[in-house]
Amino acid sequence: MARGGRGGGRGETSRLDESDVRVRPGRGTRPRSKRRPEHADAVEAMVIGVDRGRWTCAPDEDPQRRVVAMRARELGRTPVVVGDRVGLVGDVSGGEDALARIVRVADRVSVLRRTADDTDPYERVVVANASHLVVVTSLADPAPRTGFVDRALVAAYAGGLTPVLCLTKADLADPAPFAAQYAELDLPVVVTRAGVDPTGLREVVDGRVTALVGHSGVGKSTLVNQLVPDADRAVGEVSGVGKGRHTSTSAVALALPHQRGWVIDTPGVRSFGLAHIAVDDVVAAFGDLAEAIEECPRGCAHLGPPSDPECALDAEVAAGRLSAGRLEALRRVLTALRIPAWELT
Ligand SMILES: Nc1nc2c(ncn2[C@@H]2O[C@H](COP(=O)(O)OP(=O)(O)OP(=O)(O)O)[C@@H](O)[C@H]2O)c(=O)[nH]1
Ligand SMILES: [Zn+2]
Repeated sequence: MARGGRGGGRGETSRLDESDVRVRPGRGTRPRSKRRPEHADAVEAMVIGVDRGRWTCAPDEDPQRRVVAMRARELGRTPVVVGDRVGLVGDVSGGEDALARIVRVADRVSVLRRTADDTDPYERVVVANASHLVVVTSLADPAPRTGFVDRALVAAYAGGLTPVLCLTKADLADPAPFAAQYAELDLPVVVTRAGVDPTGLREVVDGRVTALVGHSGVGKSTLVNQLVPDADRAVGEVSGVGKGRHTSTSAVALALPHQRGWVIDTPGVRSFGLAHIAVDDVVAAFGDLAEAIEECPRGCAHLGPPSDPECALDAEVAAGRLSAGRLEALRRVLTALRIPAWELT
């Protein structure tokens, strides 16, 4: 089945989101409210945790405060996920039994989707509005997997997030060979090792909303604990809304010290929904190549010969405008769109 291609058009991105919240990948514009502000007095807030019909929100004017909310009927079926910018009315005091109502959700500037699982046939947006996606991979124990990284990169590029590769456990193996595979993609790479402060990662997350993904055992929790003092307590507060249950499968936003942004941990995200991603949306994330593929034949998957013999990206290499190594790296990532998730995860 042809995925993406020109017929699959970039304009479909918004329709493919399961909500009617419009998505404009890659644009850094301020989220605009989708609905006319009937509730002019609504408190602006960010969703930081979701648990069984209750959304924990951090109001902009006091991000330390926690307001638990339910969704207002008028929202219809609009999904509300961690990172969403919302308007709250009702009891926004944040008191023990206080319950506010979410009356609007702003347009999203980015979306991270996860793949459907056995109990849930739909792809879901798990994180909204993160500017960066840190893909955490250990260099050893467990061994790094290009398949996982490539799929995460595709999900980031298509969803409007800037990917960053974080290679952990550099005390166990040399990061250079694995990092070399991604060098041509201009992908920022940070390396961490046991017993050393993750300075590079601190710089990445500073002042931003950053999502972290990674397989079990790669050291993601170790990093989250270094970035967010008291992370365990914060996770418990946010994900155990009302009943004190610790939910280990949903995303939670954790405040960085001194109001220097948020990291969103995604314990349940092990694979990414790529099924509906248009290949051109991924290529478009590489600014220098978006124009070149205008010359490709309709339906070109940009993989080159033999499947796409007329791909214009080969002409770019021939003309000296694109390095062969960069094209090869891009094509390896694009190939992730053709491999089903279950073969990799
Ligand atoms: N050698 C070495 N071990 C590390 C490093 N970072 C984490 N570990 C160890 O790797 C194991 C897994 O680390 P976690 O931080 O729990 O990994 P995780 O990715 O959060 O895994 P889950 O909690 O299963 O999702 C633990 O035993 C850590 O002590 C590192 O830089 N070097
Ligand atoms: Zn092409």
